[in-house]
Amino acid sequence: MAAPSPTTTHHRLLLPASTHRRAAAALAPSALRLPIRARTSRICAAAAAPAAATASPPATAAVAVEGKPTVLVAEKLGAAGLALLREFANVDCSYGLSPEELRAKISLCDALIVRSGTKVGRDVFEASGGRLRVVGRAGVGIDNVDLAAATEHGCLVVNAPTANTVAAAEHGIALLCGMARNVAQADASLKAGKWARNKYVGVSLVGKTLAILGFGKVGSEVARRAKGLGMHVIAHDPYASADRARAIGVELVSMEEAMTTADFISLHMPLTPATDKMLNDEAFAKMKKGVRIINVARGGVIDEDALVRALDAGIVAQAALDVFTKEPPAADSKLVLHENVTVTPHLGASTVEAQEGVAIEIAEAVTGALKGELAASAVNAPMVPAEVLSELAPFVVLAEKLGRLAVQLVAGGGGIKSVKVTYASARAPDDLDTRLLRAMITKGVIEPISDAFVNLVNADFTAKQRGIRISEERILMDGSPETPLDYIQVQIAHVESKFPSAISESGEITVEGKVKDGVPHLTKVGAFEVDVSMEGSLILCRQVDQPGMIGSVGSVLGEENVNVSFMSVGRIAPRKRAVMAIGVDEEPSKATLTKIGEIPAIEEFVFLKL
Ligand SMILES: NC(=O)c1ccc[n+]([C@@H]2O[C@H](COP(=O)([O-])OP(=O)(O)OC[C@H]3O[C@@H](n4cnc5c(N)ncnc54)[C@H](O)[C@@H]3O)[C@@H](O)[C@H]2O)c1
Ligand SMILES: O=C(O)[C@H](O)COP(=O)(O)O
Repeated sequence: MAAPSPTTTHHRLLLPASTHRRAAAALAPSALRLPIRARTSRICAAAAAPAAATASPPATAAVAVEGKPTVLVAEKLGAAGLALLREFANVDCSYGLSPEELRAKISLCDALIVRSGTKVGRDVFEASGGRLRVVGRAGVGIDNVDLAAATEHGCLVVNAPTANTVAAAEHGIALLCGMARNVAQADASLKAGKWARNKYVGVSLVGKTLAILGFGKVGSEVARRAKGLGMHVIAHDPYASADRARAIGVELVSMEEAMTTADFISLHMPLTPATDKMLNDEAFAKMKKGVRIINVARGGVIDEDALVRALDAGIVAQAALDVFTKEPPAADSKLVLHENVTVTPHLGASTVEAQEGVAIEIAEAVTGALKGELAASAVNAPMVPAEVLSELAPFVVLAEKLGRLAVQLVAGGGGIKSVKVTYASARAPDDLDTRLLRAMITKGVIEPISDAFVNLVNADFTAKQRGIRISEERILMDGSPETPLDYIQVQIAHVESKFPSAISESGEITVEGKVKDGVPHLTKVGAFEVDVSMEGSLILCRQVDQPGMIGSVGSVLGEENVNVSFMSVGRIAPRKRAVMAIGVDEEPSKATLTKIGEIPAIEEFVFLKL
């Protein structure tokens, strides 16, 4: 084996293209499953009947089935999605809850499903008392969910990112065409008994420049359709791929160019701190006089007062808006009532097809997450494809056990500031996804010393909150890259150990492990090489290496009927110091442990729960 060459990698949370949920379910380590707690809520049996868009909670109620998770559906969801949810969970459809009613109910729910009409703020996560494990957003935009609060509470947020794309794009095109030809205004005028053919002369689309801001799923579908209408389409999106744009025949341009050259501007970016009021006085001032704006993204991306000013000044000739900063907008909203503005009440995703699709997409994501699968549409957790998960499963168990073991070796358990994890692997650094391993080591380190519940969602947050820095290092080994990892080492620096032999020459508590035949093994403690399967509990003894030690300890344990599963001795040199690792199936009594400590050659010992 060549000398290992250390490489350091920094890991960010990334979303993969896909994941096979069923395989993941079978393999997801139980420690990562989202726990389902005791349930006592009452559920609405009438939920099956798809009622009016926002109905009051159905009148009929049935007692929730014990042992099943409870899913609160707070906004109307398609029947196929509800049917899927009911196969697995108690479903409580309570539409139109006030914030107080939502807070009152949420502590009885394992999952909550909303559309854009329900604000899921920090207050909701706090009121859940830790029971809420999943928030499903039946749609794309997650600006109504406080992601930071969800993450802090270990609550997974999933959305339905694809099922309403076409509906939103079609609505954008409907608004574009309707606005250009004054369809809404002309319709209202004719119904009011007028025949105003001269008043509603429109503008043509062919040959005009359409700037798309936000060239994601909806933006690119709008682009395709606008190309079909003969428009010249440009797009601004700092994160979009030029190749994808080129494939659709769209030129990616700067924000400046989009602002100054467009005849029509269609908005398709999410509402984030960076896009908040992106179209403001300054932006309108740059636009071509007579520009027309379409917004099916979020109201907040436009400074609505600035838009009214731009309309009044004639900079913006017309606007067609599906979304508003406050929904519903005030009845006397100048913007909504403006004669050059066409409005719809957030209907972008509202087609029969899209709503059925979204309902199924979110029901699958929520039930998958409640089953412990790593949902493909998770918004606040790293996603690991099923094949990677399958490969890593035994290493994930090893990682948690090493973290749990290392922290129990710290004298007093507290004061941990930094944990260093080293992954030794023959794989290239970018061919090994360590996010799961890192989360599980964090879980192993934090849970024994606190009452925190740590999962994949909140591992990084919880570590940071406790001032624990988890750093990762890669050692590139020679050998076959078929096995993802050769060993994992966990080190805790700047602490004292209750088992001083666990401190390596460089001064850190050090434990190392490998997976052998699918079973995690402890292979090193401090400088001592051992080999003990990490099941049950473990006794570590440091002794003078001499004959009869295994027998002495074994017989003390035997007297109390404690079954020894594994024994391994690691020594520096014959007849010098040795560390004996003893795996036990049962927890020995204090008296038995005291007897072990009294064996003359034993200099240190510690009992550890794995
Ligand atoms: N009106 C509706 O009913 C309706 C329906 C669906 C989606 N939406 C809204 O549309 C948004 C887009 O949906 P999507 O499915 O296309 O999402 P998406 O994530 O596929 O696309 C969003 C795009 O915006 C880009 N973006 C981010 N910041 C930007 C910035 N500062 N400037 C320009 N582009 C930026 C991203 O890079 C991404 O490509 C959603 O977030 C949602 O708010 C509304
Ligand atoms: O972000 C979305 O998916 C759309 O805005 C749709 O929202 P809705 O689910 O409230 O219709």
